[in-house]
Amino acid sequence: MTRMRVHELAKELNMNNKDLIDRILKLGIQVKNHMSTLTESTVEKIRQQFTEDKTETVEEKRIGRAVIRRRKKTFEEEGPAVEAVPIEAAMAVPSVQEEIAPMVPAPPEATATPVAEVEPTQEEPGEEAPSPAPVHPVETPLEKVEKVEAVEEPVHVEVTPEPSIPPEELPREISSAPPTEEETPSPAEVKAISPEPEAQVPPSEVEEVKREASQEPLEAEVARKELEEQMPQEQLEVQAIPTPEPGEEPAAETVAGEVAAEEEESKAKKAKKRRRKKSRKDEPARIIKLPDIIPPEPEEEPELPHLAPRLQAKAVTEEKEVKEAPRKKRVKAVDEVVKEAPDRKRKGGQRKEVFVREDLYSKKELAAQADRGRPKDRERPSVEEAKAEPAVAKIGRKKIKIDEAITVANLAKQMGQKAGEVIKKLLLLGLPASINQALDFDTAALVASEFDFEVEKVGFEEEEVLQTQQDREEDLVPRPPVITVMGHVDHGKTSLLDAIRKTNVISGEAGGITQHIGAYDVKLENGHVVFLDTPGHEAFTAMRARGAKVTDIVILLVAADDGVMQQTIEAINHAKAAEVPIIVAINKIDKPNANVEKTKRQLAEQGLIPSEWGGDTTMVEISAKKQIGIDELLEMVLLQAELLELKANPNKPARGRVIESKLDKGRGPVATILIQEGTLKAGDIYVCGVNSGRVRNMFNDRGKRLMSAGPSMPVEVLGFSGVPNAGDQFIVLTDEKQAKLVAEHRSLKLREKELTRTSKVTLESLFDQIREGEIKELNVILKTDVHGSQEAISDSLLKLSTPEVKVNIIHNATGAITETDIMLAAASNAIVIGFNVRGDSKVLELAEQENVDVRYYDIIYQLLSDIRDAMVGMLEPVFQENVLGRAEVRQTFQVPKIGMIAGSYVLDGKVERGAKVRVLRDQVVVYDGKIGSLRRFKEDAKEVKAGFECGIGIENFNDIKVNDILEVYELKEVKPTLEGDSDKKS
Ligand SMILES: Nc1nc2c(ncn2[C@@H]2O[C@H](COP(=O)(O)OP(=O)(O)OP(=O)(O)O)[C@@H](O)[C@H]2O)c(=O)[nH]1
Repeated sequence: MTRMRVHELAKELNMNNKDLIDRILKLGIQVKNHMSTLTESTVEKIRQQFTEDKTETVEEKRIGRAVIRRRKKTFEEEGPAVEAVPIEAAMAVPSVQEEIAPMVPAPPEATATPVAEVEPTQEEPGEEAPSPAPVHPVETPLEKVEKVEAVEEPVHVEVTPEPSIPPEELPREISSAPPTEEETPSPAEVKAISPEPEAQVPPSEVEEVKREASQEPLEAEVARKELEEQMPQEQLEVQAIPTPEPGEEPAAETVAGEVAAEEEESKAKKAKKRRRKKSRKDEPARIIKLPDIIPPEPEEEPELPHLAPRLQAKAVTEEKEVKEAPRKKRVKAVDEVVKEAPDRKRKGGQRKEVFVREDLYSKKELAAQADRGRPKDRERPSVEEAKAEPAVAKIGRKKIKIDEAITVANLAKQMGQKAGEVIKKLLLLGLPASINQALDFDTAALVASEFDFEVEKVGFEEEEVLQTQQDREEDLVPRPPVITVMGHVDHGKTSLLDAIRKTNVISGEAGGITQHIGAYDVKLENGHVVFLDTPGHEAFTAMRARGAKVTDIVILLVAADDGVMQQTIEAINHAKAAEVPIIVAINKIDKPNANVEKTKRQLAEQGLIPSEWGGDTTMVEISAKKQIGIDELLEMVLLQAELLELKANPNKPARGRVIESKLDKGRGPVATILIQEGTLKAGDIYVCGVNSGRVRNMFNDRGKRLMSAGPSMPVEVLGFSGVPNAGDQFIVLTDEKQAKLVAEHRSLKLREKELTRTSKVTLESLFDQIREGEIKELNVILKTDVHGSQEAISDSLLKLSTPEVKVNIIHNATGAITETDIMLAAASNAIVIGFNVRGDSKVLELAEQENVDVRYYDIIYQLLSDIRDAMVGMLEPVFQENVLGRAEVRQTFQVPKIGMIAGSYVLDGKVERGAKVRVLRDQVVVYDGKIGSLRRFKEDAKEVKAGFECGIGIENFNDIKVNDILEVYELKEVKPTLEGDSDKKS
């Protein structure tokens, strides 16, 4: 066995002594200096080690500005002889060198003495050096260190950038990719940070590696950011190279290729994880639609504080309806709601009004709703069943107050319904009605119940308020007779009244008669006589038509020179119809051509037989002009009054009738009242027609202010709320409120009545109503641009009024035509006149809908002309009779199944089949009808002219007798004209 010294081996290995000594020491072989001897085995070991080390290539790669990574070292030359290593040292610090030491042949000669001291224990010359330590096949302590470091650098791993391009393409400086096979840190490299600083890696290198470890993330971060800026995210992610994940065991001991492959694989997996994580992190947050969260049903209904109770109720109900599907039991929903409500109340502890559907909908609507969800074959609940349903609180159920009558429009308004709905309900009830038609209480109640309204009758019995006690006989005292003078025109009515006033006014009365109030109180020696200065029998009848029977005695004035005339006869008939006694005054007896006897005969022909002729009619011959017979006439009047026993009770509140009325510019509404019973006092409260008031002032016919007035006294009364109508009853009441109530009640009734009358008609049908004899009125709503034209047009329109047609301006204002105007016109059957004003499209639409005639004008003349024409259209058509001919009945024939046929001879004119015929028997019309058949020689003829014989059959008349005259005539309609036309023309 050859021994070698250290310097010899150094020389052999081409190293300096110091380096060799260091390496030998690293191999665990103790040498002291270059002179130490090495045994042959030690030398061999060192040589082998150095040979292996020669093959390692130390690669330094700069992977950062301050980071250098060394990968492998390769010893090119043979290492120096390995010194003997003490066993203890070898055992204590196992190393790679130690592991491979057994394989290193011992140097031929061991030199170092101290080593020699050790050597005998370690190896014997000629013997193979024993393996100092068992070689761990998988893991070495150094590997453990590396693993620990890897674990302890999670940040490094975590932040390792994932370049989207292959690392080899990246600049080295920014490549943070895990090292390739060559770059993969070897255990030796990791050793640099091992806990043994005395190892081969100097402290400076260790620091460098540490810096590398700490700086790499920064570098990687920079690189990552640069790459992200350069490349799309997807590409970045796809090309990302996996980096090792902490906790995973790197296969360091395996063959480099396998290790690298495994590392690649594991890194790929880890990168994939990170990619997922990163992609989650970098991706914009996606909006994920979560499943609908059904909130738990609240224990109580939410409050709806801002809703009106009705709406709130509806909302609650509707919500409930939604919850209560299916709707098979919809009808029961009402009850369910009601039943559940108390529970909820308890839960919430809150008070709440619960409106059920029944409160909000009509029964029919509820039923209709119920039907929708009910099978058709299922029978509806009967009325009894419906009634049997548990009663629910009718909260909010409204009451409407109805008088004796109410119009459809008013009813709808009170119920908050559309008029059309009410009309529809009426139709369903079989009661067709228009919007302005008045309904009686029962009908109104029926319809209102359809809308779930209760109806209350608020109308009071007027009679109860106005009732008066029957007068006792002892309370009655004689009262003056009330006289009406009638007669033909110009027969002397005015003259007679003047004569009576002049001759019978108690002399000395100041002023005499200064004021014409339509009635005269004439004081006679034997009493009073009241004369009514009425325009004629028309006014008399009109008064009577209003129920005003005020006249006790009629003085029929007949001019002796003129005799009985047409109006005389009419007056007689009117007086007879009124059952008023007549005193005849034959006037103008002073005239030379006066023929009293003839006049009496004519009167007798009219049924007024003079008393001197045995009749019961008092006839007085007078001359109003000459004041002849006036006293006698008045005496006869008083005598007649006595016979009539005219009495009244003066000791009670007054009652009377309006004789005439007017609106005085200075004094307001003024009326002449004829007191019929009781005594009227100043300050009395009264109701008169639709007006009420208090007697502010009272005057007699001479203009004298009165404090009281008894029965039959005509007085002029001031203090009316409005102008009353002639014939209105005047009733004094003790309570002003009652007076007003009665007036309002009457006003309402009058309005309803008028609306009822006019509601059925359009402008066309209005004419038919006029023909039926109703009062003719043309209601006008006048809208003008300025007040001046309003007055002018209004006055002109009123002047168009005639006895036939009265113009009634129901509304008169300035400004545009509004929808309200249209509705008023629709309710009152009025036409709307716009003078220089218009209505907008809505107004016109409504007018068309309501069939209201709206007329626009800008010339007053044109306006008046049109209205005049409209009024003419409203006049009754005048039919002029045109006699076609006359035939005399010469023979009669009874024809079976046809009736009596008159064999006639046409005297004059012609007889036409189908024409009107009047049967005259002794100049008396016995029948008025129509010719049903006309034959000549057994053949039907259309007409037969004078001089020919023919057979005439009269429809529905068989009582034809020989010598009857058949007057054949026709009626031709003449265009109506207004009364004033003829006067103006003449
Ligand atoms: N000779 C004479 N003339 C009389 C007499 N009474 C009236 N007249 C005249 O008859 C005319 C008509 O008399 P009125 O008193 O106006 O007759 P009236 O009925 O009031 O006439 P109307 O108001 O038009 O209805 C007048 O010219 C009177 O002068 C009379 O007794 N003798």
